[in-house]
Amino acid sequence: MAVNTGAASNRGEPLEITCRGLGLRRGRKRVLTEISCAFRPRELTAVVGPNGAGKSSLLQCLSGVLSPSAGHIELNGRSAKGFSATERARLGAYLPQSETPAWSLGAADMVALGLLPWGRPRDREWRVRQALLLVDALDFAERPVTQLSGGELRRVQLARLLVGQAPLLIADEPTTALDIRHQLQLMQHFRALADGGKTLVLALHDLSLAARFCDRIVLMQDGRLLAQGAPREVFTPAQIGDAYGVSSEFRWRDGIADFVPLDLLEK
Ligand SMILES: Nc1ncnc2c1ncn2[C@@H]1O[C@H](COP(=O)(O)OP(=O)(O)OP(=O)(O)O)[C@@H](O)[C@H]1O
Repeated sequence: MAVNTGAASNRGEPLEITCRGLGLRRGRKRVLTEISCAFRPRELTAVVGPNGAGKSSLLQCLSGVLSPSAGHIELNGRSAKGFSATERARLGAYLPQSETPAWSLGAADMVALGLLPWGRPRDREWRVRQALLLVDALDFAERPVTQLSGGELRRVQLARLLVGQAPLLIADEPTTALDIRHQLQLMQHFRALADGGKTLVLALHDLSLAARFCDRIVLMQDGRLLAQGAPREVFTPAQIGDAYGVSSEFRWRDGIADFVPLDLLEK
């Protein structure tokens, strides 16, 4: 499938992103080893695993923030190296795990930064407003981001992720800092975006949310893929035990998953 990188024409065009034998070194440490997996249109994938497993590093490679030291990434079958930074930004939007605002930008202006890869669209104000509405942040649209609570700031950053037209959305711990209502609202919106044809990759620590909303789980440990597949295939007590060192149970009720960590396992 050809990738069309024209600003208007990539609106809604499906995007598959594939990692082949990906490796990454950071300083002296090898943080990703032999990662091979694909993230497809209409799929909501959760990348999960313990602290330091390499989730953020993988997402940074997918978004183009970091260049892998081994293997390669393809966008609809074409090497990611062949795309300019602007082309990649139009194809994939990325929300980092955390960022502290360096200056007191207004919330709406921060959201508008998500439209920069498309220049200055005529409907910019309407788009920014819609994105703020999606995350319940219209009330503080004009406030400086330095004066928002942690969860309010996160919602503004999420609006910046959602405001553009990229077919691929990559979000690192998007639900962290959100209250339960806004977590649910956001995950429902991500689900709807995937159902509408987008490709979504989320790093998540909440395994109940991951199991309930995501089609696919990528379970990482020590920079490697421990398992990938549907939630019920990946979230077995044995695999959770191997990855996290805890015994656990998943309770499913009407499609809603409830993950219960039970006890620490001997390492
Ligand atoms: N800038 C860096 N320089 C060197 N090593 C790094 C750097 N950033 C991360 N690492 C190391 O890379 C490994 C993977 O880190 P990464 O942030 O990808 O993990 P993670 O799975 O996202 O963890 P968490 O759940 O804690 O956010 C860790 O061992 C970490 O110490």
